[in-house]
Amino acid sequence: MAPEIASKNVFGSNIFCNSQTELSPEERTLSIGKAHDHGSGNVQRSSRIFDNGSGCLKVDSVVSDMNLASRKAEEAANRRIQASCWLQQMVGPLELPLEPSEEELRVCLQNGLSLCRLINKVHPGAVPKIVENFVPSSPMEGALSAFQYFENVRNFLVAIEDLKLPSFEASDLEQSSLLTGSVAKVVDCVLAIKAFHEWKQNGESAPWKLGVLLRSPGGANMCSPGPFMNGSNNNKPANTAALKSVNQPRKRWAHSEFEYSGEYGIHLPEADPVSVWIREISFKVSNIFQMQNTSNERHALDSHGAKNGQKCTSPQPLLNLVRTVLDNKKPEEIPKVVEFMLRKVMEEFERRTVLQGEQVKELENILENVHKQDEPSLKVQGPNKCLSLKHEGLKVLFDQLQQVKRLKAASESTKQDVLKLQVHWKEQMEKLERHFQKLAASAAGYQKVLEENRQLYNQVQDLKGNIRVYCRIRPFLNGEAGRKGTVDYIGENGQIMIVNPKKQGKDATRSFIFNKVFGTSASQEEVFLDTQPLIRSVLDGYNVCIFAYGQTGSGKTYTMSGPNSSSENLGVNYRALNDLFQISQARRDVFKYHIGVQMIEIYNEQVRDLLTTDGANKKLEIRNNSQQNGLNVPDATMLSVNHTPDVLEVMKMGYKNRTVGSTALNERSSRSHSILTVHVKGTDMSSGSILRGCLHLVDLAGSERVDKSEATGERLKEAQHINKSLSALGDVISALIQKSPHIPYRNSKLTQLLQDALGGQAKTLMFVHINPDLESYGETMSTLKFAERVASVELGAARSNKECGEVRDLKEQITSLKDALAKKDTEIDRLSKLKSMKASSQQLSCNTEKLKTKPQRNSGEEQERSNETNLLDEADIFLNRRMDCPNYELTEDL
Ligand SMILES: Nc1ncnc2c1ncn2[C@@H]1O[C@H](COP(=O)(O)OP(=O)(O)OP(=O)(O)O)[C@@H](O)[C@H]1O
Repeated sequence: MAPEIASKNVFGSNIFCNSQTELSPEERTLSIGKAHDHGSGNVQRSSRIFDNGSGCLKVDSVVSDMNLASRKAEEAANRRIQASCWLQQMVGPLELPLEPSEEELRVCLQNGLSLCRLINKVHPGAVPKIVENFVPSSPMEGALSAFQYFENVRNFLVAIEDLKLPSFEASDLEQSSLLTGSVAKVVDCVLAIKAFHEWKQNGESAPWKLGVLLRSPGGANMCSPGPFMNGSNNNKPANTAALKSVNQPRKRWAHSEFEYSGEYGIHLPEADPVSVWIREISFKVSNIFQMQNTSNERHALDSHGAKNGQKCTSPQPLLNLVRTVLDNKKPEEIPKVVEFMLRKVMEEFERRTVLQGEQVKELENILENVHKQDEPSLKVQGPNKCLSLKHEGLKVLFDQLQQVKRLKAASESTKQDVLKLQVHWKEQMEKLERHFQKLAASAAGYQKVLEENRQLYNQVQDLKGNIRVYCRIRPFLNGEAGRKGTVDYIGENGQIMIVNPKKQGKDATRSFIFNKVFGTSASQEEVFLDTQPLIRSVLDGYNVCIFAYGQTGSGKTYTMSGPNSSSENLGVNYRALNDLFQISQARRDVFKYHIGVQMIEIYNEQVRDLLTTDGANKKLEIRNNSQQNGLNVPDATMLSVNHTPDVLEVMKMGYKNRTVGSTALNERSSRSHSILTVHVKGTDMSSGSILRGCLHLVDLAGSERVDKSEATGERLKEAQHINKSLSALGDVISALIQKSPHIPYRNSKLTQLLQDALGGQAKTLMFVHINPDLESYGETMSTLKFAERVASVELGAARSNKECGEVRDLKEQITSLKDALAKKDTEIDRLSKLKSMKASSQQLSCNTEKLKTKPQRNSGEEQERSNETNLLDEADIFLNRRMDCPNYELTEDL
């Protein structure tokens, strides 16, 4: 047997703690043991509560004092009858027996309908809306109806509270209620309404005192005070003040008979020892709940939600309390104690539920606001610090979630953008690739076409003839009006007829044919038009030479340079270079051209640099161009030009330095040959190959006869040099025409200089100028004869393009006949040679025979003669054999 430990509780009562209950030291201190003596002296109750491990409370009590119980039951039954009767009077029959049991009354009132009707009858409008009865047809509807009943009961209780009448708990009407006598509170409530109704019917004259009014009109106490009702106004519990000070009641009844005893709204009768005892419990429970609440709130800071709060709630102190309370209680007191406790638990549960509901609602509102504003409100309304902190934590979490969401969305959108870009780039790259392929194909095609063009173009130029001769007739100048001219006729096919008025008949006219003849009215542009195709050849790597020939004052400088720099009067030089730049510019994607210019003159068989101020003193050598970068006058100044104006400047400088003098034929006659040479170096950008071409633009000195120019002294010397170089030019051209193996280039500086432009692949164009004046007839004839020589062969080729079909056929026949004749001549030559050889052979045979018939003088001589005979025989046989075979090339064998 474990020893009982006795101590004093807070009320001075002995505390007995049985060691068999296995309480902790803390529990032991809370255990209350109390010996009760209720006047009967025979009541000794010992009650123990312990946890059996399954969570169920076992109450082991000894029940005694049956008399007290029956008296109480009787009182309760009386009150039920009274309440039931009055209720039915007020709201109509309720199918209740005359003496309803607690259960019958509970079932009848369970749906709250009768109670709501009652209170509305007593105080109209107290319950604004009553949920009427209906029969549930399904479990769902059953649940609904239960909920609606609860609504009625709750509305009723609210109305009761508003009227400040004694209330009860909704759970008092529940079927599963374990609290014996819980309906008594309902009965008390109904009777209180009854008293209130009677007070109202009496005109509300007297002050509302429930205790008084609850008594029967005959002075009998019809409504004996229940366990929670204050039956006396005088007997207050000793510890009421202490309870008040601790629990700080929120409101106080105005009625003298009732005290509102704390925040849980318990109405306690003061004189009843049980009530006193319950007050003690209330005080302790309140403390414990208060402690629990504080603890829950603190724990809620660490974890979220009401769930954690519940987790933090340890049932142990409460269980200990229950054990302490029930220990040593009388059996009849137990139900009330249990009822009280359960009620407290339910109240606390409801309170927490409401609190949690509010918290959840508030959180939902916050989340909704946050969702709307995209930023959670930092100002959480409400006094609850825990809630505020929860909100802050939630806000941080929410912020992070939002950030993560935003980041995720941004990352997703970026990913999509990148993917789109990738697709776009891929498409673009493919497009570019296709484009490049096309371009490469086009470039290759273009190169090919360009090459073909170049070849075709140059073939056409070749067909036209490598040396072309154009004749230009100068118009009569001012002051020459009325003079007789020599030009009788100009044909479209390059024919020009010169007439000598001093002669008659057939000898009076002479006709010449050139590639083209420009009349006196031909413009500078027209003249250049036929020159233009040659310029392209320079850029294709050909050498081109354009020179002007003619007597002094016939218009050579006019054609080559132009009389002035007005655009329509610009000469071939300027136009040729202009074209050169334009074509090189058009080809810039394929070729890179570098263009340089030299300008020299040949004066008295000396080469002088015209692009330097001291050119007169500087004598230049002409060299083989293969030695010095393709330049045949490497020491002459070379100026790089990029635009046509550059060339104009260069030419201006050159002509300024040119040697001129006055002759009888021209006031300012060119006394030298001037040569403007344009060197073109083109680099093929695709292959890297280099083309070199050069364009000689030659303005020759006047070709007049020395006697005619009346030159003497220096002028005579100049004229002689000029004539010598021009005749050397004629000789070179003649040799070229005859395809002579030796071309006399070195006979003059002029031909030496123009060597690369007169032979090989060079294309040459000669402008022959004539003065139409009759006075110049002789010069004109000599000039045209020279030009005819130059153009003879090439003109033939050129003319064949212009000839009609018959002439061409005849010419072809003549050519074939000529060929046949040439063959015959060769054959005749061969036969005559053979004939002479045969005659020689016969002569040789006769001589041999003679030698054979002569007498032999000695053996040695005979031997010698025999050898000779053998040789002669062999020769004879050989010759005879050759005669039989005429195609044998005898001469070579011999
Ligand atoms: N086609 C033409 N139309 C108009 N005037 C011309 C033409 N050709 C030449 N002349 C004029 O005839 C004159 C002589 O011309 P230019 O000086 O060009 O002759 P040239 O052959 O160069 O003489 P030189 O050999 O003495 O230098 C100039 O006044 C020139 O303007």
